[in-house]
Amino acid sequence: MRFGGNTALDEVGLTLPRGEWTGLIGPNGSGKTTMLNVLSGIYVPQAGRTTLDGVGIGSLRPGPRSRLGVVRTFQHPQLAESLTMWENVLLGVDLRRSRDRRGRVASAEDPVAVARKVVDIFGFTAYADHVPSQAPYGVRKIAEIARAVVASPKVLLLDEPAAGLSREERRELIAALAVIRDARPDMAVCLVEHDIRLVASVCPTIQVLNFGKVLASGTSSEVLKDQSVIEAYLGKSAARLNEGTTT
Ligand SMILES: Nc1ncnc2c1ncn2[C@@H]1O[C@H](COP(=O)(O)OP(=O)(O)OP(=O)(O)O)[C@@H](O)[C@H]1O
Repeated sequence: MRFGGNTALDEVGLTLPRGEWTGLIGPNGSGKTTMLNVLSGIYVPQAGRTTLDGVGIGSLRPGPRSRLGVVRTFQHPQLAESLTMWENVLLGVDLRRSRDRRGRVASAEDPVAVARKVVDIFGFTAYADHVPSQAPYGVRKIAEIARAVVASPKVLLLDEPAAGLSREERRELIAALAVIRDARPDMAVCLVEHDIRLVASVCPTIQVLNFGKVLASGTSSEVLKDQSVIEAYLGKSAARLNEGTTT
């Protein structure tokens, strides 16, 4: 993926296996958001292939991709400002229903009931009837993640979900993501995040980008101890981090 003379992604391969949570980390400007934009169809790369279940989806725009099950969140939450938080979450239900209709499958579970549960898991029931502008930033971010989850994606792309969250909100986010991970064993997730503790706690595998290239990939414990990753990105926080890494 090039922008003029700047190659933002250079021969980067990323596989997101069904049921696996993959952390995508790296310094500012290393190409993480660009990768999510390519996967979700916002950017069209000059070369390369994007496939879902082995079928090329590179020519599809973001809308059709989301209806196939590739759903994302943004660094800054993109909610419909005139709808309440609950109505925003229901947009995820609509997306799920349109997928169920395309696949001609009858959902075993009522998607609205699932949405209620997800709102409860993410803990913003108190703001459900508020419009986004009446809710704290952290709640808006979490509501966007909830909306994506209730769409029941095959592939969920999360762009810096913890950025702008308080320490307490981060703790709640990690707990909610762990619940979702157990409840959706088939979902592939790509988590872009600078909070490495969060990444290590929910992602068994990590890929590291640096200057638009893959610097390292493997299990979280391998990658977080990798000397090139420590030098390029983790720095002094690596020692503290590795003390707490169990994966
Ligand atoms: N629309 C764009 N036009 C021009 N250059 C862009 C565009 N989007 C990204 N880039 C460039 O691509 C490179 C990668 O940017 P990207 O936002 O993907 O990095 P990142 O790893 O997500 O960084 P951060 O951690 O700060 O969010 C940077 O050099 C950036 O300036």
